[in-house]
Amino acid sequence: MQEEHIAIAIDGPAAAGKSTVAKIVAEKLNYIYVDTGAMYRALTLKALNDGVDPSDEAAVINLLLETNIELANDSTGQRVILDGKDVTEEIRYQPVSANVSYIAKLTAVRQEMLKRQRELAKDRGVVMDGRDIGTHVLPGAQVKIFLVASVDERAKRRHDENIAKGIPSDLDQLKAEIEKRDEIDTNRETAPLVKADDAVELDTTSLSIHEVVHSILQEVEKYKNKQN
Ligand SMILES: Nc1ncnc2c1ncn2[C@@H]1O[C@H](COP(=O)(O)OP(=O)(O)OP(=O)(O)O)[C@@H](O)[C@H]1O
Ligand SMILES: Nc1ccn([C@@H]2O[C@H](COP(=O)(O)O)[C@@H](O)[C@H]2O)c(=O)n1
Repeated sequence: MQEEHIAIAIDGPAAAGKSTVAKIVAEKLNYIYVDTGAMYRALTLKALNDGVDPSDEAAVINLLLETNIELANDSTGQRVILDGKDVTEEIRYQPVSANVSYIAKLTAVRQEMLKRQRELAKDRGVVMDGRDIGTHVLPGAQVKIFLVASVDERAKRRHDENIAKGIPSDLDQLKAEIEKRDEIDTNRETAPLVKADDAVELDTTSLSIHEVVHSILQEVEKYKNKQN
């Protein structure tokens, strides 16, 4: 019998570890990995480069409709290609992080992103991470995880990551930026950051990456065993 390919939705606040574990889980299951935050970040980068006001919904949706965003998986992880140019590193820079949640709260933008994200997930095993995957993008996902960690731990992890990459980093500024993004993402009208009723919440504050991956794979096993 052919093995069932399922959808795994991983949501949660900024820097909770979603993309790190989503990538590993996808690799282990031989599924595709989709980082939906990267799509909002790519659009934000383009808006900033083109001088488009992130709160001008008509201008931003027009921009998105003429924008091609590709997520390409390779041995280094996921590359983000914006209109043919690799912007994987650039979309992580501070100005993008500081503006992305303003763009992501625009209803028209979310509707278009949802369409594109569902298309990416169609007919295949997928691990998708973001803020509204279990609630809106893939409400029928067979496994839903809501990852959380204390804001101090999340800021510290991101700070350590920056230092390791040689990126200048200020812990207090990072914490404030993470809190601000969480606040906008949680309080927006359209598809806010919230745990789906049927998601399993994992607090990773004192868990290792390996332990988080293990817990998610256990949820996948539980789902598969229920089917047999
Ligand atoms: N359980 C963990 N223990 C320790 N460090 C972790 C853990 N999970 C993730 N990290 C580290 O925390 C940092 C942030 O993780 P990651 O980028 O995966 O978060 P994210 O939720 O995808 O963030 P964002 O929402 O900003 O895209 C990375 O440096 C990652 O290696
Ligand atoms: N499904 C999603 C994913 C992301 N966002 C917005 O993008 C921002 C950046 O996402 P990261 O995962 O790279 O941190 C995030 O803060 C949200 O504003 C979203 O709205 N929905």
